[in-house]
Amino acid sequence: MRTTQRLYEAAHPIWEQCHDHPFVRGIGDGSLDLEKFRWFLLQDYLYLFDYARVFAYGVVKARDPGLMRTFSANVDAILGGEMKVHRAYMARLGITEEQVFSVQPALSNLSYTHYMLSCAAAGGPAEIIAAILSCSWSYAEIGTRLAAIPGAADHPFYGEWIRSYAGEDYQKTNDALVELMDTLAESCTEAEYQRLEEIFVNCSRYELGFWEMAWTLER
Ligand SMILES: Cc1ncc(CO)c(N)n1
Repeated sequence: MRTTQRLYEAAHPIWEQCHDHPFVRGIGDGSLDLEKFRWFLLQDYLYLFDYARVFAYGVVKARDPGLMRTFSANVDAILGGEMKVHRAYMARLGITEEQVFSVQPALSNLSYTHYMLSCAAAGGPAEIIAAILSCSWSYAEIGTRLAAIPGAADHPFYGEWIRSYAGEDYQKTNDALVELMDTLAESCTEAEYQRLEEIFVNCSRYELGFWEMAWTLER
């Protein structure tokens, strides 16, 4: 079985809870309270800086120049690509970048990013991709599932969010990360695999916690 298939199955029950979460459902049916989305957006913007830093660890740790370029391209894709969608929503909601930086990260957010950063600091490229993958992959799956709901991707406010994660650019970037995980784990021992699974499942738990943080407006 492919490594990523094993990882997927290990995290599957948690991912289903993410799909069923009222915040995610609310984006899908357009009923999500704007205040909750606003809080999510602020927290997620802060989150993405650290998420980019996790990839930056990969730039530092990669020994292979091709892999180094891949990590670097992902840093760029987050800072210049994914965050562009956030900045567009911030503009619609009248939020400046300065205002975001005056917001304190919720503990569920801070704990998540610091867990990823510590995995990246202690590990190598495989651990770094394991820490990144549940974020990237679960959003790719959420985007695809939400886009399949009739009318959801055309929603005047939440449609843009759905279209960006369901869109070809995001999906392709995620597919490449899934493939990279399989490549990096090709020759790992069972004990090394178990460490990757531990990271992947823990990050999935943090993902669920992030939706809950936004839903409850956790400060
Ligand atoms: C919390 C979180 N997880 C994953 C993604 C996808 O990159 C995101 N933007 N935010």
